[in-house]
Amino acid sequence: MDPVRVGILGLGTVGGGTVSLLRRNAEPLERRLGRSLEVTRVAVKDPSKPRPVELDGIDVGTDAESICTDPEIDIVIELVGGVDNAEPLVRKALEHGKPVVTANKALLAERGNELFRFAGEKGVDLAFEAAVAGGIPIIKALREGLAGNRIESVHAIANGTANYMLSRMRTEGMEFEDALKEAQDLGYAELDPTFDVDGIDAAHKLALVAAVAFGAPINYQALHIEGIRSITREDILYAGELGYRIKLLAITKHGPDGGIELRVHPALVPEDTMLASVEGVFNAVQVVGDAVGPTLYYGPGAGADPTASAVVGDLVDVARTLGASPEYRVPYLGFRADGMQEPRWAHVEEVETEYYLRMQAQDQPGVLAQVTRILSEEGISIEAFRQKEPHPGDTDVPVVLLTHTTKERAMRRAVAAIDQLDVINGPSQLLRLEEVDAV
Ligand SMILES: NC(=O)C1=CN([C@@H]2O[C@H](COP(=O)(O)OP(=O)(O)OC[C@H]3O[C@@H](n4cnc5c(N)ncnc54)[C@H](O)[C@@H]3O)[C@@H](O)[C@H]2O)C=CC1
Ligand SMILES: N[C@@H](CC=O)C(=O)O
Ligand code: NA
Repeated sequence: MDPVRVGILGLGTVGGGTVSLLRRNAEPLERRLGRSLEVTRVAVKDPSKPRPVELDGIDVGTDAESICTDPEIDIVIELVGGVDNAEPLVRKALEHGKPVVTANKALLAERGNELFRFAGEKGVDLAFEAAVAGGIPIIKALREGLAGNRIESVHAIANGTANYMLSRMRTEGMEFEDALKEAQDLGYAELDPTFDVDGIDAAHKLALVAAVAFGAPINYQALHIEGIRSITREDILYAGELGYRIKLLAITKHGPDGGIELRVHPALVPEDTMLASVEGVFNAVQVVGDAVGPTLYYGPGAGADPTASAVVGDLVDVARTLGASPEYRVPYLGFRADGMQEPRWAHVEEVETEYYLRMQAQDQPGVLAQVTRILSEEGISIEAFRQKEPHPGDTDVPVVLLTHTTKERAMRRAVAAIDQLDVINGPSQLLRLEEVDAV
């Protein structure tokens, strides 16, 4: 049979990894597919740039759009990144009846509803396994493997860069900026690393996961997002002393007031759970389904080879159904377009959980009494309390407490009042604790 002709847009970390992987595993890929997958064209920004990947036999140019319209190309892989940069290219390829494989979660989180609709109108595939949790086939698991379930909750470590940084800060005592630089050098970070550090990348991924888990339109605007910028080495240390690890979590689940929660934030996770032991660039996604119970998917969340693994997995799926009627393909988000339903997305103040609160308090009698009075006025009870050694030269002392389960609305009011006290040097650090089902 004729080879499947593939055009790749962008030859950075993931594009380079994809070309290499397709070459390296050409033989088993052909045995899986019954046809060879041949990269015939690649678009780059700078053709004079040396590339660590063999490109002989590939037409390398700078005109990405012409690949999207080329009748000699069967499938387009979009790996240029960005939203405004990538959208016209993806649209152009779909318009010309070419299925697209992409790793671009920013694009799909922001414009996915329109793009999937457009792809549906054109009757072509738009595949995105690499966009969520890198090499972990979590989209496939949710869309296909868990299709028999009502999904109850998803707790994910979905950003490799942030997890790598938190791991390095904990195990090496590394500074935030040094840990970020390492992650960037390893090719894990986004072009704009604030996306990784501020929780935006994890939020893009969670918007997609929630859509696939609940059969809902993608709703990035409904997300509550906090990043890891405020996490200090002391927070990591104190959390450890209390038996927890700090992880940047992406969470979607049914909330106590009936809405679906969608939130990304650092959280304390009990040290004896599997999620807590996920270190470095690894990601993990814990999914609870009503029939299956708790399940866990673990693997590398970023980097050239792992992400290429997901891109090529999609490529094989798409190549298998080239020319087939759309009725025979798995719907983009696992639910038919006419089966999607918008739920009520919960406000973060509806969250009920335990909290870690770190305050900087003046070292004088009566401080604890003032703090506990405010907490008790909000009906919040304390589970653990620790006064820490002051930093050399500091007049105030760090005070850390854990609460019992309470409503976020009450907790926020209490912290605002605590930070108004003369004896507290605010703002205090407030982090959520997340209990996750044992897997
Ligand atoms: N690096 C990683 O571990 C992962 C990245 N992703 C996603 O994969 C995509 C690509 O990421 P990376 O490879 O890391 O980025 P990168 O910055 O290493 O590569 C992107 C390449 O595209 C080129 N480019 C940009 N606009 C272009 C255009 N119009 N025509 C031709 N070339 C163009 C850039 O010059 C650059 O070489 C992004 O959407 C990213 O979010 C997804 C999962 C993991
Ligand atoms: N920058 C992202 C790359 C993969 O999606 C990450 O660090 O997870
Ligand atoms: Na994936």
